Amino acid sequence: MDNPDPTLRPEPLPEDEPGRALRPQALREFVGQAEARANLAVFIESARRRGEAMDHTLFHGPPGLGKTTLAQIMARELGVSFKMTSGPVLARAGDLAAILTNLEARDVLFIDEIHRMNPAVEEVLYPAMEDYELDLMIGEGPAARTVRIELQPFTLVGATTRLGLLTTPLRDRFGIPTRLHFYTIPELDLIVQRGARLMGMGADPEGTLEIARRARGTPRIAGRLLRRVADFALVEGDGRLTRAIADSALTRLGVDDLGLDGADRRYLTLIAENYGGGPVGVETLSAALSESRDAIEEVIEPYLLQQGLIARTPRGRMLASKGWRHLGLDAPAPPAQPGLFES
Ligand SMILES: Nc1ncnc2c1ncn2[C@@H]1O[C@H](COP(=O)(O)OP(=O)(O)OP(=O)(O)O)[C@@H](O)[C@H]1O
Ligand SMILES: [Mg+2]
Repeated sequence: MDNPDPTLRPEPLPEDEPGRALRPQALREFVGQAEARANLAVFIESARRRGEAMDHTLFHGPPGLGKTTLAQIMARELGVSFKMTSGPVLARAGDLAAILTNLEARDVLFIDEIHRMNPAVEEVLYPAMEDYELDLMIGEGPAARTVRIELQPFTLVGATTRLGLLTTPLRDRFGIPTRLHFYTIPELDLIVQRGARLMGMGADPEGTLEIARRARGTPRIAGRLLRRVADFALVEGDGRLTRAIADSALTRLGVDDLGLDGADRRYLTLIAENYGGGPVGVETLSAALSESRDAIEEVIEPYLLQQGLIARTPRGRMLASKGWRHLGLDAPAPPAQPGLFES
């Protein structure tokens, strides 16, 4: 099985760090997600005027759409400190208790991958979120007792790629649930233009548009493709981002006209060629592609669904007619249904 180029996947890579300068620092620099942005602006301003901690906020949506970025912006605009951890890192209740007791009034605590928190840790979070209180067990056996500790009022910001995996009690404790959507091409174009400007690179409008069109609706991918195209522009062109350079670089990187990469195309081809277009279960696809079920559901499928290339049915995944067309194949004729129109 060929190894997909990690550049093209929406998950974070170490090399994204140099691109940190590209991360928007303020709400007004943040392009796209207009609805979420407008609401957050109101909630931030209101919390500032009241001098209170902002309500707990949950960001959910596919990787690379700006969940972490928005959490950092919230802290900055609220004028408070930003503390960051993640679900899998918090192994024991004590780990979370230590973080919570160190928060100052109105701080933002960001928990990434909050759906992967251990249930014992999650229990600690409930009273902390609701009443800013911590119930700690001291000692063991008959001598064990609970001590209640008052916490400073704080804002929990959770991020998850899998809303469905959050327990209901946890989900219900977020006053501001916010869903992030894939970006439109004009929004991604603005993000690429801004990136090129920050990199000091001259760019034709057709050049930035070409990257935007093929960025899979995802700013993280747009940023990465821009850096790769910049490499080609420098070495094989005159350093300027033109449509021709963008097109040839992206094609060489295996990014097709719709922005799909090798992993996306293998997924579509498998359903078409081995399962006659489906329906086929996700476990079967996972085994055949040697991809984890999580990667398929969190990373590959959301964009293919949004583009209308596949459909999810109760019996499994099916290739939609746009999916067949994209592969350059004919959809099989629908099975004849005798008797359907007889009276
Ligand atoms: N609206 C935006 N404008 C410009 N750049 C953006 C925007 N949103 C995200 N980015 C850039 O995309 C990259 C990914 O954003 P971020 O890390 O916030 O995504 P995420 O949703 O937290 O992803 P994950 O689910 O993998 O944690 C960052 O480098 C950030 O600078
Ligand atoms: Mg993140």
